[in-house]
Amino acid sequence: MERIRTDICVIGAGSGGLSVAAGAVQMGARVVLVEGDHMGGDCLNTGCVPSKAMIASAHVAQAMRGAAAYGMAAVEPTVDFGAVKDRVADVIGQIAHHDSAERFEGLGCRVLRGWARFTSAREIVVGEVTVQARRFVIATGSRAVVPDIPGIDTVPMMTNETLFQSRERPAHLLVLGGGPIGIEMAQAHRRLGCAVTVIEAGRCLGREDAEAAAVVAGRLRAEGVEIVEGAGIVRLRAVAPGVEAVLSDGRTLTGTHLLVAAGRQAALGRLDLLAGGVVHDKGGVAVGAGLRSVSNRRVYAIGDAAGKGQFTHLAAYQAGVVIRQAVLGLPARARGDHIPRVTFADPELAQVGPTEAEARKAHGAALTVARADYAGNDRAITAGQTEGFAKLLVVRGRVIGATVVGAGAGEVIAPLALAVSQRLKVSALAGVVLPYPTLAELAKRAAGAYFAPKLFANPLLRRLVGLVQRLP
Ligand SMILES: Cc1cc2nc3c(=O)[nH]c(=O)nc-3n(C[C@H](O)[C@H](O)[C@H](O)COP(=O)(O)OP(=O)(O)OC[C@H]3O[C@@H](n4cnc5c(N)ncnc54)[C@H](O)[C@@H]3O)c2cc1C
Ligand SMILES: NC(=O)c1ccc[n+]([C@@H]2O[C@H](COP(=O)([O-])OP(=O)(O)OC[C@H]3O[C@@H](n4cnc5c(N)ncnc54)[C@H](O)[C@@H]3O)[C@@H](O)[C@H]2O)c1
Repeated sequence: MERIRTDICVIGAGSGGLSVAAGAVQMGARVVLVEGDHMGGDCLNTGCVPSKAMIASAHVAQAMRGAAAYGMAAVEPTVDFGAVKDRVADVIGQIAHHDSAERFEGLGCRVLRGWARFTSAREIVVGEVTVQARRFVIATGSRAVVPDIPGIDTVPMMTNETLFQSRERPAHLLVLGGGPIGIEMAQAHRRLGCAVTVIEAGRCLGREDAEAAAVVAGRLRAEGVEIVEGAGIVRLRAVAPGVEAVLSDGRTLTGTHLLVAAGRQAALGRLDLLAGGVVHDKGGVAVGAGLRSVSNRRVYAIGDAAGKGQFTHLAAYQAGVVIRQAVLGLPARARGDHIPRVTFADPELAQVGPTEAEARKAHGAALTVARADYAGNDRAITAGQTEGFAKLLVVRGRVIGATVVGAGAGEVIAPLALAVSQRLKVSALAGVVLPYPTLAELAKRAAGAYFAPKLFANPLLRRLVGLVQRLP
């Protein structure tokens, strides 16, 4: 049995763990990085990267169908589903070196391949190696929740862990869950020639601004995705040609394949957290504001395992918070109010800070909503993408949140995320000079809309202007 003593031991080489390891080792700490499966974690192998690669293929297919609006003959694409999946694998391959064991060993980390488990509050075991560390960082990510529906183990079922490997085109995909995974994958499959039905117990994209979510759901429906809301699947049965789903409202649906996208749970099962004295619940490791375990001060948790949200950029942000404390010995607290998120459907839906409904609850009459529509943005008009809006949430002259739904919303949200994170005044956004014609001007236009009533219907200002104009 080999014994290693180190400064920082990072468990999980995904978005969060890799960020901690790279930062800590380059600042001079001794780092051990442990990974039981593929380097790169969910994001690279079974999450963000393959899903966005598939969405890119779906986008091309849809552009071909819509070509007539741009002066070309519309074409119904012949989709080679296997080739689409080959491209997905190729895209993963192009990024994989960045997350590879070789790269991290080159940076100076000791990389252990195997599953880590705690044997005491200060020690883990990985295969034949024992690691004692001054600090541990749990970055083990999450797994798809498979709901306990009678019959689910008898039907051909996929999760994000199997979806991207399958080269067979589902003739009719049933999608269980209308969250970001369900909606992104439903649209991509529809555009790539599958019949698709989404079954959502609540409302699609239920965490998002209702008006914005309705724009996305409307587009999916217009493209032929069937969306059933307010009804869950209560029973499943294997039938020819695949799956029969009985819904809570009594309806029966059939499809050839089932994708389960019903939420995720922290992947803590292999860690023996009891032995490590690390308290956790269903959401993840119980941590304080500094992401430190409430029960074992040697341990931090970040990313999906920490249960504060499930985004790659959140995991990377949290990595910085841990590095400050565990590597530099400085105090740090993780904020949660400035983390943006994007659902990469077409149109995209981007959010930072609270939604309008959440802000209204928290701030009541102090909240002002200013908006700008894509239909009034010259770049959107030239591109023929005029559906959507940007909504700015302002309290006492400062931007506290924003929603953007429309083409490129994930890019348009960038200056708004800066405004929220820096607690900028609306005037800073209204005053910035942006290149014309860009979609980003929507953010500035919404900020301008906040001032418009104050400037253009202001009797005092009109009197002042009148006086100035009488000056010689
Ligand atoms: C289909 C899909 C699409 C997504 N799209 C986006 C997106 O567009 N944008 C976005 O921001 N987020 C997206 N996400 C979410 C994003 O992938 C996760 O939030 C992110 O990967 C979390 O990073 P992490 O470091 O917490 O975990 P992961 O990246 O999952 O890494 C955890 C690693 O820990 C390893 N591990 C687990 N237990 C052990 C153990 N005991 N010992 C050793 N190793 C262990 C795992 O094998 C894994 O490699 C998507 C997720 C899915 C499923
Ligand atoms: N673009 C992105 O950033 C992106 C993309 C994909 C995933 N993610 C991350 O991964 C997380 C997980 O995504 P997700 O879509 O799996 O989960 P989710 O929790 O966001 O959505 C799951 C949906 O499934 C529904 N549901 C659950 N059980 C059901 C049942 N039995 N019948 C019908 N509906 C049911 C829920 O009501 C919910 O709306 C996201 O919340 C997000 O943080 C991010």
